[in-house]
Amino acid sequence: MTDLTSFIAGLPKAELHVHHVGSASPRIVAELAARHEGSSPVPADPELLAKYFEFRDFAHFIEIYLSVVDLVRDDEDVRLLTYEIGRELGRQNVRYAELTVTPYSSVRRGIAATAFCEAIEDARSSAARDFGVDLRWCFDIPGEAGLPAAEETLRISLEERPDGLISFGLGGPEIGVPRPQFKPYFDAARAAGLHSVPHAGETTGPETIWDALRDLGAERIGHGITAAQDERLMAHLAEHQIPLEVCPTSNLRTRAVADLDEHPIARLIAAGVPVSVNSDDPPMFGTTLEQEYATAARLLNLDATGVADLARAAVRHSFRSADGKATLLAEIDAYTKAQG
Ligand SMILES: O=c1[nH]cnc2c1ncn2[C@@H]1O[C@H](CO)[C@@H](O)[C@H]1O
Repeated sequence: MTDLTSFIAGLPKAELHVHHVGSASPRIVAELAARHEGSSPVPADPELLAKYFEFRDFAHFIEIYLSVVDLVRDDEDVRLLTYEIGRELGRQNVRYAELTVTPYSSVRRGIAATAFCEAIEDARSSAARDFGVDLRWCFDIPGEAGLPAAEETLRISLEERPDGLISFGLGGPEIGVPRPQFKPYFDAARAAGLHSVPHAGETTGPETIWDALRDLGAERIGHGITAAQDERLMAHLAEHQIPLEVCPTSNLRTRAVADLDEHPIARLIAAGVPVSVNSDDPPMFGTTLEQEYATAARLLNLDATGVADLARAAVRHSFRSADGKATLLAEIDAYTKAQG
């Protein structure tokens, strides 16, 4: 391993943009596929699965993503998936993660909302105990399912209100899914004390980010990389310190950017836009959070000090308590000091 690679591996980290089903490792996908033998197009073989996770475009990615969602059939599957995500995050020295979970997609497939929330909460307690990972939830609306999904996601958020729930989001395709229609649901979620973190500016232009800010009260933006096309928007994000959750390899693999060397992350940071680095759907994109840090280091020409600052930024942009942030920032300081 290179020095920087081993530095990144040991660095205490926080992850703010990583999806629940999108984090199902090939081993977990194989286990879920085996549980529901023969009734899914998702291959159990790791090599076939790697091929299956090659996407023609974003719409194709969503289609494949939903075929993996179909493998999560009961609360035992939910518990297994969530606990194993905790194991993988712990392996990478992720101490805190805000996991984007889409209860609507599982409830629609027959898992009762209460059982779903009990399963993720069980896994959250076990992951904290066994792996030292503090998991929190963002419940997101799968945008392609429209207002019925918004209604149900808000209902589950407010009525079930699992202890780990801290934010409310909007995922899925942006094309054909205008943000303003979801304003009433974000208003209600924010009024109930949930943070607003919709996706925007991943596969559509800066206007979607403006909509998310104006209509959804976005406190952070999922992806938001097309802000780089709008100087006024970048100045606004910088002035109001509204962070973008950037996921470089995701953007490459869903064809949101043609080439990593054209990724706008450097332009965004140069304009003063707060940025955290995240993995989004790591096994689907053949990456890990550690690899995303290494990619960001290459694109931003960072040394270990710069990489540690990426981790500090993620902690600062998180919705963790002030004490929780201070603890993790102190851990990062102690680690970087010990590395010399
Ligand atoms: O990069 C992404 N952009 C948008 N949605 C995503 C992404 N990764 C995973 N999802 C998930 O895709 C589902 C669509 O129904 C949603 O659950 C959303 O969370």
